[in-house]
Amino acid sequence: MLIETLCGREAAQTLALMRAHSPLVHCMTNDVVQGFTANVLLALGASAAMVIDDDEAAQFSTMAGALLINVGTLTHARERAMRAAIGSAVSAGTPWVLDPVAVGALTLRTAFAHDALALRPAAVRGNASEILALAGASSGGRGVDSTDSALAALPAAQALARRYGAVVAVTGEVDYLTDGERVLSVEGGHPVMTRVVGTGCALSAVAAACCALPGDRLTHVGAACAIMARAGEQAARQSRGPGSFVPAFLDALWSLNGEALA
Ligand SMILES: Nc1ncnc2c1ncn2[C@@H]1O[C@H](COP(=O)(O)OP(=O)(O)O)[C@@H](O)[C@H]1O
Ligand SMILES: Cc1ncsc1CCOP(=O)(O)O
Ligand SMILES: [Mg+2]
Repeated sequence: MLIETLCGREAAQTLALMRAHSPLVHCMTNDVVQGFTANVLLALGASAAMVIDDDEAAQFSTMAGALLINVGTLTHARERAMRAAIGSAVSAGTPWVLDPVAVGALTLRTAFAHDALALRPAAVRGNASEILALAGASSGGRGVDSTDSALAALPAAQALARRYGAVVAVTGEVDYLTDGERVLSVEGGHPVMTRVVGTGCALSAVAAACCALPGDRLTHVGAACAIMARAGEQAARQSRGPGSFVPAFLDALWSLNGEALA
């Protein structure tokens, strides 16, 4: 299997498009990461709005550039609102992205994520255990954390991508992305990113923003991974641990340039 490395110049082009287009992302995400997710999108030049009522969510997903569905703190009521939002996003042609947080052993989110796949997300982004569970190849990780390597989940990502026509990103020490045919890898980042809550969720929001941009979706979602990885490295150098990492990370996203990505 040929695994291509995402070219830094392409990631820089995606970042420039992000700042030029400033996509508005309708985030239906979990309670833990709302503020961090909005701040990550804002630091990159995109915008976020967290609209969660059933009726408003169905309205808003037609107006936004992209919709993020993250099942991290799913409830029956939220599931109804998410179904409504995805339904109108699909009718309006708004791309939507699925983050299958902790899918596997838990029944409500696992059944919902499987149903939602049939509604053809533009992209799916999860850690290795989540992607394996979504593909029916394992029963999930340890809560929201992965117990598998991203490379081990690549065949599952490819199967999902082919079956549902989505770009699938499986993240970890190395991130792998596939549209079912091509495979890209993105290296970098820093282990402290697993010690701060919400880096994966925020990456899924950035992937959603990227799906709103014109151009090749696989490259754009790969660029989302590269942008987060480069900012993570920079922030890790400038911070002393998880507490100081978060502000340093937002600053690094804000000041990230094409040179750093290349
Ligand atoms: N060991 C690691 N080294 C470097 N970067 C990592 C590592 N593990 C995860 N990352 C990065 O952290 C971010 C979140 O990924 P991940 O931890 O897989 O998602 P989640 O938070 O959903 O479990 C991604 O940008 C990923 O590349
Ligand atoms: C801790 C936690 N619990 C439910 S959702 C959530 C956040 C998970 O964030 P991430 O997947 O980015 O680590
Ligand atoms: Mg996650």
